[in-house]
Amino acid sequence: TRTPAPDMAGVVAALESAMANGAPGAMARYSGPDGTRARAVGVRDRESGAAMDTRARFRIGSVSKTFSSVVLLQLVEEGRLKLDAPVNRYLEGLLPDDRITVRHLLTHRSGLADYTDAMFDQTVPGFEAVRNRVFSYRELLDLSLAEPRTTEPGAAYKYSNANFVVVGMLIEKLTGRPVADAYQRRVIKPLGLRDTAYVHPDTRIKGTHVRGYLHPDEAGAPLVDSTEQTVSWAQSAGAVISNTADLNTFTGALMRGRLLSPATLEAMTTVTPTDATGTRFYGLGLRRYDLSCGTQVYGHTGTVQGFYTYAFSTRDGRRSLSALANTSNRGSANTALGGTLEAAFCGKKPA
Ligand SMILES: CC1(C)S[C@@H]2[C@H](NC(=O)CCCC[C@H](NC(=O)C[NH3+])C(=O)[O-])C(=O)N2[C@H]1C(=O)[O-]
Repeated sequence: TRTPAPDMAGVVAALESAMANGAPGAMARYSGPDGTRARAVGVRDRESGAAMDTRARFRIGSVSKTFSSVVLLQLVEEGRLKLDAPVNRYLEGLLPDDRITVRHLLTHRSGLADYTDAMFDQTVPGFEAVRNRVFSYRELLDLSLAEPRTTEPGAAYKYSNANFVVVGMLIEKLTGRPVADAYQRRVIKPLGLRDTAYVHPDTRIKGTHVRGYLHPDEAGAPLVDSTEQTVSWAQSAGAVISNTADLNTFTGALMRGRLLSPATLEAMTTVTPTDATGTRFYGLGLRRYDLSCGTQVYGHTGTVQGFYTYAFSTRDGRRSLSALANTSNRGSANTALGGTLEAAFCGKKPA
């Protein structure tokens, strides 16, 4: 079937809608068979007024989960662990239920509670309380285990950051090295992602970057500059920094089979529904969105204080889109930003 050209006017309209809904700025980059197109609106820094810059780095939040999933799946390929084995076989006595498997972590079906619900119940106070804190994986897992489990192992999809904290613990146990080394050696270096790094606990974003702005819960309250933080509350669940070009390289290379074997990639892209819409799915550390034109795109979304991200590619890896709005705690801006996917992958709507 003919590949529709991206509707870049539609992409810009989605970026402008994200601004109209509270983002100081937004940007998107489409990479396809006929080249790359990048667009930016608004500012990356409200203080200096510096314009949003399509080369600038930013926090990608849970798009980091796909990086972590790739590393763990490479370890599965190397025979270091089995997807359907209990986590406790590799991290003895860690979890209170031997039935929780490695696959349950990657598919958010473990039942481990998400400690960030309580941590960020009050958005700005919760953020200020942790923005300079450094947590151990163990401390984060204990926060999760202090709450009731949300489901019997494997029984239902229930998104939880705790799952990818345990994924980080597995990576460090099996490789004997910090997760940063695994991302560098297994993903960043092989793909030449020069603007991508796992940064923890340093709070700075090095080089030209986007500043992030958090909406407080109180209507009309001024934006909070949330750019500098340790992201220690997330780590292997959310502490990667990247830019739109590297994200498109990453999702495109992943779907082209440059990081995982065809069989493993098939397992990773085998999905189950995450809601009742019939258009949103989750595989192994990977989302699938089914767009209105029938195109299915694979990748992940990210929400970290001050940064909304989308990073998706077609299953053949030939077309990728990444998008960023430098705000958060404002669902309407996130939904607006998501409009870049339809515009980029489905092209101009028929008149
Ligand atoms: C499933 C999600 C949306 S949440 C999960 C992870 N981000 C977090 O867990 C942070 C949640 C608090 C963020 C904060 N919100 C509040 O504090 C609300 N009180 C804000 O908007 O900045 C990520 O990233 N994932 C997104 C994903 O996977 O798309």
